[in-house]
Amino acid sequence: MEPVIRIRNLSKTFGKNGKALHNIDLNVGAGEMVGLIGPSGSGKSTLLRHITGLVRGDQNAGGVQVLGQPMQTDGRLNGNIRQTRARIGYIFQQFNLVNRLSVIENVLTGTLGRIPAWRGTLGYFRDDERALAMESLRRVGMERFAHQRASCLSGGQQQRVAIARALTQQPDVILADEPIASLDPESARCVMDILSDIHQHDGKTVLVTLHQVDYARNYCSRIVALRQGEILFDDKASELTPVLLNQIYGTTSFNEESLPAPRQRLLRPVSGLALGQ
Ligand SMILES: Nc1ncnc2c1ncn2[C@@H]1O[C@H](COP(=O)(O)OP(=O)(O)OP(=O)(O)O)[C@@H](O)[C@H]1O
Repeated sequence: MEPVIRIRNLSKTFGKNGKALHNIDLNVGAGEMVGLIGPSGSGKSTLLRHITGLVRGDQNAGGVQVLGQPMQTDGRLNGNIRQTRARIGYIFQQFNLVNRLSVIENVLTGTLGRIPAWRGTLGYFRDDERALAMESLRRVGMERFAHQRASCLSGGQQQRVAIARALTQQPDVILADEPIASLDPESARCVMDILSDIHQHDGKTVLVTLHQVDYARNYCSRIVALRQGEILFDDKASELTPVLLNQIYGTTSFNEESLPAPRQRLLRPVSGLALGQ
């Protein structure tokens, strides 16, 4: 079966900063949840941005396909990239909500890739679109905040709204770029539980970059590790040993004690979580 994300021989050079990605080959299959880890500056965000075509790779240096559609080839973006982008939900570390809008208005912006531009400009959304936005908020436990301003929410709550916005987009693929990096541990677990629920129950393909190795091992069955723009590890989470982690991060701090076996997660329905904190 055609992979959902197919990256071939992708390289990226940023001027004086040098090569950020070196000959990356990566396939992500339908319904996988893959954790992308690696030290700061190893190229995780750059790789994610290439997948949606926010950044172009080097000339004559490979390409990216998503859902069977070319996003970019040899440093040129495909002309029809917008349609495929509409099928990719993107979750940012800093949430990227519009503070002056209400929560529900932010979530409704998830429909913009599918509705005529004039409706988006006038803020004219149909009842079924509003119902979908409310359902997405319910899914992340945020429906009772629908009419509050986004600026009134905590970081964890804002990230849940950002996930609801991505759900309203009805994407096939979710890319999450360090979605828990600025959250406290309880909010981080909550956000990862929601992503995991979307993956497990909706069968969405999820590629998530993470700084915290323990979250990656607990939530992702497959882990891809980058170091200096190259893939150093691509295997089951259970194969990621302290020795390998020390190589990936260039440290000696990982050992058996610091790396407990991935916990057996009992997936609870998201509505059953203490989400309203
Ligand atoms: N727009 C840019 N212009 C110049 N250099 C860049 C740009 N974006 C990224 N880089 C460089 O590319 C390399 C990879 O950066 P990237 O942000 O992808 O790493 P990362 O693994 O996501 O890091 P972190 O975990 O700290 O977010 C770094 O050396 C960075 O300085």
